[in-house]
Amino acid sequence: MGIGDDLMLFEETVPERCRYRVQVILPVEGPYDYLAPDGGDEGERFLPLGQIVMVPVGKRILPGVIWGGEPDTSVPQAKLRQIEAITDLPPLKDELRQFIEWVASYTLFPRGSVLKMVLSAPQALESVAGQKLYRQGDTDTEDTSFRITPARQKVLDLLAGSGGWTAVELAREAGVSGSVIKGLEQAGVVEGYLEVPDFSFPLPPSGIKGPVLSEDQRAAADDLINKVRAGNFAAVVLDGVTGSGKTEVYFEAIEAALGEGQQILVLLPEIALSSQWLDRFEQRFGVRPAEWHSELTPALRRKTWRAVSEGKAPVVVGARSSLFLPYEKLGLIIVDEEHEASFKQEEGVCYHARDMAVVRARGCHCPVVLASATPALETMINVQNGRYERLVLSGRHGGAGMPDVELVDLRFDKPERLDSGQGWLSQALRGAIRQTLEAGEQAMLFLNRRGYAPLTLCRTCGHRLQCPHCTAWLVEHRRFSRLQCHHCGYSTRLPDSCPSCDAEGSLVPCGPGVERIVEEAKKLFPEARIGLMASDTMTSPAATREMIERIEKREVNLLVGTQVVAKGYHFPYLTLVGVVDADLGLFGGDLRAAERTFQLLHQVAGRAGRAEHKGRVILQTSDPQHPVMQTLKAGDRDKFLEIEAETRSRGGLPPFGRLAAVIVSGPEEAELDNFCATMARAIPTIDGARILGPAPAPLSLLRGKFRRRFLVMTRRSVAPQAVARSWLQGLKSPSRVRVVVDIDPYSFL
Ligand SMILES: Nc1ncnc2c1ncn2[C@@H]1O[C@H](COP(=O)(O)OP(=O)(O)OP(=O)(O)O)[C@@H](O)[C@H]1O
Ligand SMILES: [Zn+2]
Repeated sequence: MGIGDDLMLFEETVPERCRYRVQVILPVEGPYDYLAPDGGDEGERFLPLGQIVMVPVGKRILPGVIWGGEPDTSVPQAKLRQIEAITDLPPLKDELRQFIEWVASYTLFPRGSVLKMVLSAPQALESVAGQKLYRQGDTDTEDTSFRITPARQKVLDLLAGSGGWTAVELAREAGVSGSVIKGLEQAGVVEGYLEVPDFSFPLPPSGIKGPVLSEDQRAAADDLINKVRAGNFAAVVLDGVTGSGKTEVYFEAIEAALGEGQQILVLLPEIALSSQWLDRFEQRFGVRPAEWHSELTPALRRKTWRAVSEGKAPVVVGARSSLFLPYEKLGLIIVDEEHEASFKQEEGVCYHARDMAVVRARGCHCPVVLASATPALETMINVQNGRYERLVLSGRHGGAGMPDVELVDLRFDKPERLDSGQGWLSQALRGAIRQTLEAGEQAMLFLNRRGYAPLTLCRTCGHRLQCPHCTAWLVEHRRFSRLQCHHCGYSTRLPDSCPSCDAEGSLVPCGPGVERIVEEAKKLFPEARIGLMASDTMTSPAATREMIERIEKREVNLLVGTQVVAKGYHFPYLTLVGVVDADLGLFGGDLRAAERTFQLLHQVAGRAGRAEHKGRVILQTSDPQHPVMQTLKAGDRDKFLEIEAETRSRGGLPPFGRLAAVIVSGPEEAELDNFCATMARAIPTIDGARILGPAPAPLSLLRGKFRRRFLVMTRRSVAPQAVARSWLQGLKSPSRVRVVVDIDPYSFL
């Protein structure tokens, strides 16, 4: 009997158990109070802040984290539930808990939802059971009845060769039953032991040298290395034209951080498409980094999460979600292509990974590098006002020049019709492709539209084929003979007759997608070796890798692609880039339409002439006077940024003012509009803020839900969070209506 039990006899009360505040991974603000777990014989165990535990919530057992704050002691102990289990993981660090709180209060999402992004590998939370393996034991057994049979001898022979077998493997290889192994173990001649799996990624060997850097590359690298060693927060924009060696420069910073024993996070847009980057990393550092993205197997997710939390994953390369991993000692964050819109998450918690990377770096007291050839206007304004530093790489490495950019005015150089259908390539572009192929070089045609045709309409009645669940045309994918909705994934066979007027054979495709450009190119250049790259043809990292290899080996000499080809690829023989429709991104109500078009086209253009051969870029446009086209032609990025800054500052748009989008959706249009009217009546008057709406969203029907939008616009000095909070706080939406706040929205659909 312990002392505690003695006391109980006298007092006849249950001793007061320790109480803990536990933040669970539900969409709640939390935390909730729980009692310390039953300690058994060992007594109660003290649980530190950040400890990951399992707790009962309703009928479920969910992961949670010991959070700060005082438990509510007025609640009687009998009413509280117990912590169910304690995981064997290291506690979440203060830095990460503060980051979670910061993100929650900035995005207005509940803390539990943000925590859920951190505990995103449920497998990793299970305790690690070792695996039982067998090796040779003591050959002098004390068991006198023990005899070596032929079956037993086979097992012993195998183990004499090497240990480390599982029972199943051993029995199979020796051709014996499991009881033979058990008998040997009982006699002690075979020894069983537990092996805990090794959750770690290799540390790059030190001393592998990168290329000799040019003068300005060296200066930039040294600056970053000093910052890494100093171990202070700094936000640095690494600004250099495509092919200037930004990657080589930040590799040097990674090497320095490794030398300091720190972990490094590299955020890449669309990680699954970055096989070339991973190969390059391996060439430079001798090992592969840990990857983090949605396509990892559960086993690899578990291994990676554990390794990161134990400091055994030196370099992590990932999509935006890797920002929420529990690093043990994060010493450097790189955000490559920092201007990319795909860093903005719009499902679940809405956050911008680039901006949150800066916040996380501040919490970790480490530098964050934002690399881009076309930094976002937001980023450049942060440089101007001194919040970010800027390092510049002025020219392409090895003296390769920037490509010449020519504009083709589609109103005058109209693409000719081919024998069997429309054409999309102008005479000028056709001529340039021919020349390039004849010179033994490679050409690329860029069109940011998947599929064959973006719209199918009936020649007889004008009916357009639309998605039944969304405000969107169905896109024809001829390779699969199907029509697809690019918003909800709805897919159907191409009908033989018009669903509206029944006319047979009257449906015609309108406009081009990449598949249609491939068709035209095949007719024009029958001898060309054409390759197609779009997100739906690159279905796996392996498929991407294979295509990249075919291009590198020049098995492909005419590449047709969507924006997936724009990303970071380096093809030395690619000298011509043709943009089929340069105006495509300029339409729609997106405040960043011009900026995005500029960035994308600049990036695509940057694929041309990266080695010794001069590059040439042809932009087909119907609006050659547009500032985007003019500044691209002049190669004057800063001029573009200047014009763009002026336009936005006049409209009070970001980064000169701030925005929050409020999207209200529901299955019933009348109920939705009713609630939107209630919301509109509740709009408060706040100095420096305006709330516009409700307006039907451009995608007013999405996945069967109706959608309306409000827009909160504030002066720079007013936080849209506070405005949205004070407006929405008292409003209770009907159960089927959802209200989502998107701070700093990037999509206006
Ligand atoms: N100092 C150097 N010595 C040798 N090769 C170099 C050097 N700097 C850059 N390179 C090579 O030049 C090419 C372009 O460099 P890198 O990819 O680092 O540029 P980048 O600025 O990151 O390009 P992008 O913006 O297009 O991704 C690469 O093949 C790289 O290996
Ligand atoms: Zn749809």
